[in-house]
Amino acid sequence: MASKAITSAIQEQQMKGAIDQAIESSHDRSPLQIPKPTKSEPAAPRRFPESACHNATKNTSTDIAEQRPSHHRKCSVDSLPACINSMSIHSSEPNMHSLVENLKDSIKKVDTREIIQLNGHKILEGSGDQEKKISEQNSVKDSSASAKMSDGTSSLAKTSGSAKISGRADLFESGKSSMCRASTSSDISDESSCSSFSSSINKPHKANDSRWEAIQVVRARDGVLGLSHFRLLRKLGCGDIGSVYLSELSGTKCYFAMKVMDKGSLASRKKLLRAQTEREILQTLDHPFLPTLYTHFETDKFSCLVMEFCPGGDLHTLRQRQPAKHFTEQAVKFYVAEVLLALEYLHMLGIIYRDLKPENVLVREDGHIMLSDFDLSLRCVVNPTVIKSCNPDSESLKRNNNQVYCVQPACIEPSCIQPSCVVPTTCFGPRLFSSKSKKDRKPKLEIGNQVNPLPELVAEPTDARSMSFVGTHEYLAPEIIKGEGHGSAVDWWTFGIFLYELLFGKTPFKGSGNRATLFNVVGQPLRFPDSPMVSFSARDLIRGLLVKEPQHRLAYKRGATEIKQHPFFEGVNWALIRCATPPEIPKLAEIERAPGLIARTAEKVASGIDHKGLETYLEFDFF
Ligand SMILES: Nc1ncnc2c1ncn2[C@@H]1O[C@H](COP(=O)(O)OP(=O)(O)OP(=O)(O)O)[C@@H](O)[C@H]1O
Repeated sequence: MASKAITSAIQEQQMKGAIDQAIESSHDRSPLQIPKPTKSEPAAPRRFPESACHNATKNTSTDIAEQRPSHHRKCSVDSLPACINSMSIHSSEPNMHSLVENLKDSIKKVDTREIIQLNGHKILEGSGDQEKKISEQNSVKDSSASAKMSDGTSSLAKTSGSAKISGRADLFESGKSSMCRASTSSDISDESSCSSFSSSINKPHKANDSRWEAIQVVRARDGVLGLSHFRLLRKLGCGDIGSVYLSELSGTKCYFAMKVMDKGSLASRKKLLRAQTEREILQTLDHPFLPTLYTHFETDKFSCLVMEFCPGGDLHTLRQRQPAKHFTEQAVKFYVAEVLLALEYLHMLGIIYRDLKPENVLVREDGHIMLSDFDLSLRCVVNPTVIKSCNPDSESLKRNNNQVYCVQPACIEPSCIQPSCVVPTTCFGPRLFSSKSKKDRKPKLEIGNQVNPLPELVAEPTDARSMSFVGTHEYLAPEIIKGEGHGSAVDWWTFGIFLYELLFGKTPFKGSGNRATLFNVVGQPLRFPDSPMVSFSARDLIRGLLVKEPQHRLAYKRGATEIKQHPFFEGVNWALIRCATPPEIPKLAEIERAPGLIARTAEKVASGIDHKGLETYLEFDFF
């Protein structure tokens, strides 16, 4: 008891400096914004200015059962990042070689202009007063491999000055042009002119996508896509850096979610880099549970991202509609399994998501999920490594266990996905959750992957380190709050909170205010409510994930693979989960709902292809 009290007193003391100045946001789910540390104050608790959190516009979506405006507030601070991965291919399997190469290609597309290396230091140059030179002594000591990363919150670097650009960064010069950034004089910078983004060839999940084809038809006809090609039907919501509209590619009945960001507003609020980070990450993604960015273009005033529209709303809203405001365990299993695959893929690309919460998990037309919102993500470069681990006891796995993570590329390999295009989801429904009785089940090692044992891939940014104070209070990992530096394990902590919230209808450490919440996250033990009744395996998984010390947390060593093998997911067919029957499929009426004022306004403007008029409308809409 005494030692517990002492520990708690020490903890409290350590936290005081940090939390005393943490933002007491008026909204409980507000992401935080804390100044990044300077070189002279590397990992000490930081001082958090009260004014640091930006009040963003509230969601205007009409179908939100219980408004949580806080999730539309996004605050973040630049970080101290470092990412080291010493990876190589251990497998002789040609398929896996090419998979790894594909992944590496994808990784290259993450623009690393921002990454400058200088004698073991990485310099992330942000905008204005946020420029920092950051030491990464702690993280480089274990590895000789070069690794480059950027924090989503301070991603743009200058390529001049005294710093050297790493050799690898040269590779990104081509990527730079492939980003196809709008010239300031041009009105529109459609991706159609970008080789890396001009077809679905690099994005196999876009094959057979009618929206993609519709866009290509317009491109072939008009050259480039712009605002005038779209009818804005209604506002779906508002984030910190822009508003999202349901829009139709005129005359095609193809619907998209268009995120419109006011460039002037982004610049004045120093959010240009966040917007750029989000766009660059979106351009890189090609995964069934992550957004497809169909195109982006710019006008004088606006930067527009055209993404897949999710008519099912977000999981927070959907949870509010459930009896007792929580999902059934079966439904939770489905949603968190899909989120897990999305996180696994992101980690393979060297992207630490950092903002998992139900509000950011959208429900697509087919009831499957789509993880959205990447402007707080942290990017680094990883080199995925196949370790050929059909046999989990393999020597190579043992050898690499301490340095790398293993992930199964279940949803990455296109061949794993293809059947869904031709087979109705219900055909695979029963295979998602095994119906076998306990005694029929095979021993654990054999059911780890029921389809065929898949080779395991090493691709976890284990050594990435950031000092950013980003996230949402209730979802913040203890190491973020304590300012100890954090890596990919924060995504596994938030995964635990997410699982808890979906099951119990609330988060585990929520206090009376944000300050209390932060103290609880760091100092309070995990407790489960008496009701609803939740299985032992679910609680066990949560316990494993919500371990305060990241190095003892489940998935710290081997990433998503560790979580997939937990009994909670027993029977989940990871390779075919995309073909499973979702708990709920959104009604089509969502799309066809009376469009309202925006539709009329936009139609009036768009009917004359009055591009300037549409801009005027958006301008009016913004302020
Ligand atoms: N693809 C989409 N389909 C349907 N609705 C979407 C889509 N993307 C965003 N939305 C809606 O628009 C809202 C605003 O999204 P947006 O990503 O701009 O803000 P956010 O999630 O609050 O994050 P941020 O503040 O970082 O911008 C979301 O809360 C969601 O309701």
